[in-house]
Amino acid sequence: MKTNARTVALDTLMKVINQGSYSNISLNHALKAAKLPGEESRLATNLVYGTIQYQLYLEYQLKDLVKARLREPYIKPLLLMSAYQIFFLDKVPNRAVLDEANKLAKVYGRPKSSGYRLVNGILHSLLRRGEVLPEKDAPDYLSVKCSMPLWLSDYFVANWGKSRAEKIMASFNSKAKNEIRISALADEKRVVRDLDRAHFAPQESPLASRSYALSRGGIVMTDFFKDGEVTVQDEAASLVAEAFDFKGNEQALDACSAPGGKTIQIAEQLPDGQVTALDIHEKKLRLVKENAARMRVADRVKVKALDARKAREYFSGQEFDKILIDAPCSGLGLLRRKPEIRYTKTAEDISHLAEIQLDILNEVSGLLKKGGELVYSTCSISVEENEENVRKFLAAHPDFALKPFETAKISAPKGMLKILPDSYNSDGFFIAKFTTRG
Ligand SMILES: C[S@@+](CC[C@H](N)C(=O)[O-])C[C@H]1O[C@@H](n2cnc3c(N)ncnc32)[C@H](O)[C@@H]1O
Repeated sequence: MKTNARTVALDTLMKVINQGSYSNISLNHALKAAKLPGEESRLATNLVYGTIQYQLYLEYQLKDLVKARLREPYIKPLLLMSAYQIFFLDKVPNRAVLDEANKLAKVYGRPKSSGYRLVNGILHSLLRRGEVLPEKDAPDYLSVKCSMPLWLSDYFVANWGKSRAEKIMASFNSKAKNEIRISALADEKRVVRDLDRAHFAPQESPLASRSYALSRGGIVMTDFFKDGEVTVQDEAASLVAEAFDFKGNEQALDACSAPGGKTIQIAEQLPDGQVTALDIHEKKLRLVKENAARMRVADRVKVKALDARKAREYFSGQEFDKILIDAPCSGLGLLRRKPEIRYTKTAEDISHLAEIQLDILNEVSGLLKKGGELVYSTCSISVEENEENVRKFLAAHPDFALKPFETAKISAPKGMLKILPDSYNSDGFFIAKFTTRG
């Protein structure tokens, strides 16, 4: 069988579902090796992300129909991928889903295996029976409908009420935008015009400056990206650096910097300053350097491998005018781009990460000059990692206060901003800005 969208998707899903590999890394490897044409590559991506996003829902659809143990490793991923197409891909006729599943089962099955009959039988039964859901008032109704583990759907409901929680979860199940940011060193109007000519149809972000949604992927293969005119960054992530008021000559610290998206953005604002980029993982700093070089700001970026919780052992005192702590977090705002997070993260992970974040905040804040600006951000929408940490930090540091901020398109009059994914169809993000009192 020739390599195609479905073989690439099935290979990737087998790795993610059976071996716990990361979907984005496995899919990128498989797509690179397969060199599929654009449409096939988009279908493979849709099959992988859609199947993982809806895995819990799809397992619920299949559970009463799977009577035997699924011994061969391809069967479960193939059933899920086929069920995803049946329920969510209107453009693929059910007949084609069955035919393709049959072909794949014959290729991926062991010699003389009758697995393809099992797959065929289950998918026929699924088509006959259709969708099943728990009763509307059952505790797991939203969990199954939105394909979120019960603890997580309960968490969203507890924080935002049933109706908003359902919107948030639906938004996490929608397709992520192809979002880019145009470098502050490039001529925005000219780049937008050229992107348009190259059929990327850029749509301006309602949230962040110089951010645009493109109508198709593939920007990283172009000269726009290679020459550092654009970088790939979600609009909510782009907003973080906009919370600072830069003069251009400051010393900045990016305490958790890799792979460097926000380091670069800060460096773009500092023609006469410098940004020191820390990360606990020395290896990841290579990415910061590469990205800084590609985006033409290498001379404004200095990297240092360091655990930010020990920052004061390395730096002598209040050295920095601007500090960013884009903390390691649960990634609860990124469920759209990293769909498997919902099944792997736990409530305990959130509490544990919140403690690390607070330790970093407590330590690194000691490096801020009087009157300087400290921005704390996470790509999580949990309360513990965000508002709760802000409250604990302020209680322990009466010399700090939240500082209202205004970006080109958004204002945060109380100094805190939480972007929920359904508001702008972006990633979920939290931003808090502090300064010292007096
Ligand atoms: C959310 S990511 C940062 C993303 C980055 N700011 C960007 O915009 O590209 C968090 C980073 O913090 C790093 N990290 C985790 N624990 C750390 C610690 N104790 N000190 C410094 N960096 C840490 C991780 O390795 C990871 O690269």
